[in-house]
Amino acid sequence: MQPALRLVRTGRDGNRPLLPGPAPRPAAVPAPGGSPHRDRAGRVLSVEGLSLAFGGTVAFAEIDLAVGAGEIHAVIGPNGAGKSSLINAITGLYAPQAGRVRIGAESFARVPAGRLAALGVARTFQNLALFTGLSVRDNVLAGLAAARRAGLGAQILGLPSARREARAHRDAAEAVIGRLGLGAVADRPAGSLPYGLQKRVELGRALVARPRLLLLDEPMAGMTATEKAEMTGFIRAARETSGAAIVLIEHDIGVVMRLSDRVTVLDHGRRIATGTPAEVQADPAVIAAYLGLADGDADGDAAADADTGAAAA
Ligand SMILES: Nc1ncnc2c1ncn2[C@@H]1O[C@H](COP(=O)(O)OP(=O)(O)OP(=O)(O)O)[C@@H](O)[C@H]1O
Repeated sequence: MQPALRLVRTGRDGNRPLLPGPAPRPAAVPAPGGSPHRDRAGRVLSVEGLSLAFGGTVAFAEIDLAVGAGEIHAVIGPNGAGKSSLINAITGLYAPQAGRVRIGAESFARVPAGRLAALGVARTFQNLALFTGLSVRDNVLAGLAAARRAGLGAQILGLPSARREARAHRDAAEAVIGRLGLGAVADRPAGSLPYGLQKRVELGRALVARPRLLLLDEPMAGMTATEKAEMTGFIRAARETSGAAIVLIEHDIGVVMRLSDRVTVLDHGRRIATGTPAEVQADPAVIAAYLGLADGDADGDAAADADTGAAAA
């Protein structure tokens, strides 16, 4: 007899229903043409056949992923599925053994981490990676360090070009600080802020360079429901104002379903589904992965439960 299917648990966030009903989402911002940050098909990011193993441990294998300008694309999957490793490979921290990563018009076997800013890529990390002793403002400004053109000599001498650049960077940082509602804490050390605000500062540091591709590794981990709702709004606003392509790793499936245009699901390092949130939540392989069943065990009952969004406790 088939076990009763219970669509609960999404990972480390506890007994949250896996498949909440779909919520209306704003349409993706259409891709303007002619930018060197997109390929001819309008994709900002293409991952083709990417594989990575650590010794005998497969982090992920033969992953394909394409993300267009203005698209929010969630990558989900149970713990250890390979999500963070994939982002780390896309940003050049890890060297994949096979496959290619195409960012805009350029294709790489290993993405040059030192060129990320020039490629229009910014990211946040699963664990906070702020300069805790520096102010919020200086942390956000740090997101522009790679964009600095004026040499050290020009900065020390206070040449006009260096002063102009410093002013432009300060203005950009202030604008982001304002948009993220961080004005009241801009002079405070980042490490003194509550966790949810620190995650917001990290988003600000990534946004200030106006990336074409933004990779967010669990931006809402450890947040309260209110903080998650605020962060959801900030991510959506970032997409709408910048048209950036956003790759989002998130364990809260409710957030994923509300925020994403498309979803890719990994399980044990393999891509088992890609589609709209509605398509993915009805996919028997996805349901089976979250239930810990083998693919072959997923039957019509699972699909039927997914269709109705049933979440039997
Ligand atoms: N630096 C590393 N050295 C060795 N193994 C690693 C390393 N990074 C990841 N792995 C392994 O690769 C696999 C995928 O891990 P990864 O952290 O990418 O999964 P994840 O889906 O992001 O998990 P989580 O949701 O728990 O963050 C796991 O088996 C993990 O132990």
